[in-house]
Amino acid sequence: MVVHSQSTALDHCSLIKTCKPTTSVFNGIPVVNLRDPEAKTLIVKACEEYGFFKLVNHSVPMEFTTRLETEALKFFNFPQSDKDKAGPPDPFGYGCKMIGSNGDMGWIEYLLLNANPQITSHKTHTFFRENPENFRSAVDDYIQAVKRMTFEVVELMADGLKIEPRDALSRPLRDDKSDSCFRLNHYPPCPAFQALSGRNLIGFGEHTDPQIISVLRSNNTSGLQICLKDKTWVSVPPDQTSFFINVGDALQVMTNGRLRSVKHRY
Ligand SMILES: C=C1C[C@]23C[C@@]1(O)CC[C@H]2[C@@]12CC[C@H](O)[C@@](C)(C(=O)O1)[C@H]2[C@@H]3C(=O)O
Ligand SMILES: O=C(O)CCC(=O)C(=O)O
Ligand SMILES: [Fe+2]
Repeated sequence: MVVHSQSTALDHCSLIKTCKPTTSVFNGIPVVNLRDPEAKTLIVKACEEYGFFKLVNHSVPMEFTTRLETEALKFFNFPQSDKDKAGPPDPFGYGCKMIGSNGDMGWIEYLLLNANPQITSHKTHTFFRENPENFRSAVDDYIQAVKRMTFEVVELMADGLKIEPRDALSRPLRDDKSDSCFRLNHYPPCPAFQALSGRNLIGFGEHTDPQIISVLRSNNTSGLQICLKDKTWVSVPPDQTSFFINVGDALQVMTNGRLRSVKHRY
């Protein structure tokens, strides 16, 4: 009986990819202090080599991040039928296991929303109408603070690359019509699978982000992996007080390939 119930759980995720739990922890992720006078040079160096770096001493109050995490967990703890009311994703809204429109599957549930109040999809609008006001204010405060920090990072990049004017790269982000988005990812634990197979489930399969830049923040759980230039996958040590910045495809193109859009997965 016990074996039967476990194998049913495995059948359920037969289309979800797995990986060996042997990826090595990488301690060489560049760390940039946003207040360091050398920040612009260090950011460019990190983005050329890895397309990825950890940002410390940033301006986003921890209180915003904690409040957002609390509200997000409340949402993900709702009964499935309630969460499904915010789906299926179009691409905005609540999604579970199916990621994007090309059939990718992962051990994940997520909420994708517009980050720009001027460009709000029907799904984002409905979501906020039907969910507690606390959630909306936590999301708004967080987005506002992270955007401000991101503009600064991208302008430092332009300085470091000697691109003029210094808002040449950040202008599309600052634009009132910017289509920037905000994503909450939740990776539910699945210890039974791990115990039975000896493998790790892939939450969000390997991809590059199509945007200019992505700002990641996670709790103290490891899982994020990046692909180095030599094609090896390494695990990023978590740090819940910092942000991880990754270069997206658009920024790689805007810099003629000088900055590297990093392949990553979770
Ligand atoms: C599997 C996928 C989901 C995604 C499109 C993609 O094919 C690869 C990139 C994914 C991503 C990551 C950043 C954003 O959250 C997103 C909306 C985007 O533009 O690219 C998602 C896409 C998605 O969830 O639809
Ligand atoms: O959840 C993460 O840390 C990574 C997710 C990711 O790559 C994405 O949302 O594009
Ligand atoms: Fe990504």
